[in-house]
Amino acid sequence: MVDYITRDGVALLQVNNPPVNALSHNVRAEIKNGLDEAGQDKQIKAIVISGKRSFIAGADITEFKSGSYSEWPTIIDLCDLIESSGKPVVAAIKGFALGGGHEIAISCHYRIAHEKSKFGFPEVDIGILPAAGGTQRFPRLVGLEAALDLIPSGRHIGAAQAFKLGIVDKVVRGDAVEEAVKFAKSIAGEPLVDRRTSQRPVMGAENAVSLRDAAVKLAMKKKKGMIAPIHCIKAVMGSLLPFEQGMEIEASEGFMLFTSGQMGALQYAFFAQRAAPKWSLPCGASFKTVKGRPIRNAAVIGAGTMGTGIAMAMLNAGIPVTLVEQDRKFLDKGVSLLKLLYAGSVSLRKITQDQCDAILSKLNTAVGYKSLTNVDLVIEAVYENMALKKQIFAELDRICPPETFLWTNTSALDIDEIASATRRPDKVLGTHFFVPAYHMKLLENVRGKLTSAETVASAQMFGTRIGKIPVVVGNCHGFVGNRMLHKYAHESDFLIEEGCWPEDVDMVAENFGLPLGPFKVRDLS
Ligand SMILES: C/C=C(\C)C(=O)SCCNC(=O)CCNC(=O)[C@H](O)C(C)(C)COP(=O)(O)OP(=O)(O)OC[C@H]1O[C@@H](n2cnc3c(N)ncnc32)[C@H](O)[C@@H]1OP(=O)(O)O
Repeated sequence: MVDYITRDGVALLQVNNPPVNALSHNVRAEIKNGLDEAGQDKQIKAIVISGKRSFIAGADITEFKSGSYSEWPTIIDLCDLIESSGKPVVAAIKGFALGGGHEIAISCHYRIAHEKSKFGFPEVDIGILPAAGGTQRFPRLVGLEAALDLIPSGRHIGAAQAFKLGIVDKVVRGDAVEEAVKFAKSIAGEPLVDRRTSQRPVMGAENAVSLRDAAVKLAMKKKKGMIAPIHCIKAVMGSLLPFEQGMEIEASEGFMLFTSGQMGALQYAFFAQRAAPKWSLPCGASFKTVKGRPIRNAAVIGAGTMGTGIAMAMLNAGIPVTLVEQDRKFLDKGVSLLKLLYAGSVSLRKITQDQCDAILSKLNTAVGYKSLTNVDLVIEAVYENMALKKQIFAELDRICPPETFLWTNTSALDIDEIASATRRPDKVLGTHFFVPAYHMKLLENVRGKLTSAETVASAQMFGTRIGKIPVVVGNCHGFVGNRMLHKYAHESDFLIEEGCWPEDVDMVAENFGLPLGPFKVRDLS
């Protein structure tokens, strides 16, 4: 789990715990053993900590439930051991240094990072805080303002920004481990006193109150309904006290989160999101046995809200799309909407004008279906009318090559009945996107009675490629998402009957953490 390699007076501790080098109990124990061995060996003058493929993605999240997260040596113990080492410890970072991995890195005396490496404290998104001294060491390294930005937001940053903020000492293009070993040799024997992060003062302390108030305001806007960001901010503010007292504040703020229902729910969601794309069918086929066909180009039928949203999701992933309508007027309206949305992204600086132009160069338009003779996939996204959908599918079946997938965006209609209008029911599947389709992560891939495993595999692969969390569901009225939403919508309607205003209901739902209240969602549909 941790390889111990010696190189010309340098001990290299290389973490090898796939898939992400999480700091499971065994890994922590072996890092500690390595540090002890290197400390005792008179030949060793410096230590490098690295990861085999990537650095370290943090604590092993499964251990929060099992309890072994707090077994000795904890990540706190390791950070203290590293920082207090009499021999210099250098972190060689490639890939991810996240959460506890980031905390280990900032406890080292020096950090050498590959230019593509990523840094962050994603704990907030799993309902906790960087509880291994991260809320205390990080502000001492980068200042209060940057710590109050990065810890409550959970945002990842790249190596260039990490260098600017003072997180890393050197960014390299080549092998970060080789560079770190070379560097470690060069600084062996130098004094370490100003390299111990916990001993530094916090920059920006004079503006503490205004920085804290701004951070709280931003967290309440960006992470509505979440309790962790506020506890993160309180813990970071504790860094203005002496280190040991700050650590106590971190522990007490952390305790409230570690015992909260939100932590359990967010960590459940973390693993559920990763489990969802892994499908299996009653016949035994699964993501392990059946490969999907990649989608090289696609067409979307219908240029309304759903059709344009789906087209955008594909264009954003670099898939060339033909947007199809029966009437030039509707097509032009859809294209204008799409261009307006991209112009909005440019003005919000989410993409550059050049990126916008490159994306839009992959958009084609057509009136009628005649040109669809060379597409891998058609997604029909007209309004919910069975007769119309069947008519469209019969026509597509005549025009498109036999291997073209024909998928329907529907929130409730019977996939088998739609498939019956074609001679290729094995290639028909329901894709239930949620509004706005270019943004919402969930994609229900609805399997009909005759949908083939290859079609399911392709739809799941396609969903992941366009940045969705694809879930295979069965063909029944409302599938899974709308069955749940149905109850929620009913309760919202009852509240209106009882005298509440729609905006009040929306406000309560949004304060709870939903991005949009139920009535705003309906306004969009
Ligand atoms: C106190 C708290 C402290 C000190 C902490 O450190 S809390 C943990 C902080 N770190 C994180 O929250 C990182 C979580 N992981 C990720 O963000 C991503 O996995 C990644 C960016 C590191 C890599 O992304 P990607 O390549 O897309 O891979 P997956 O997300 O699909 O993950 C692959 C499998 O690894 C499992 N995983 C990931 N991180 C952890 C973890 N920290 N602990 C345990 N397991 C982890 C993930 O569930 C996937 O498992 P499978 O689905 O393949 O079984």
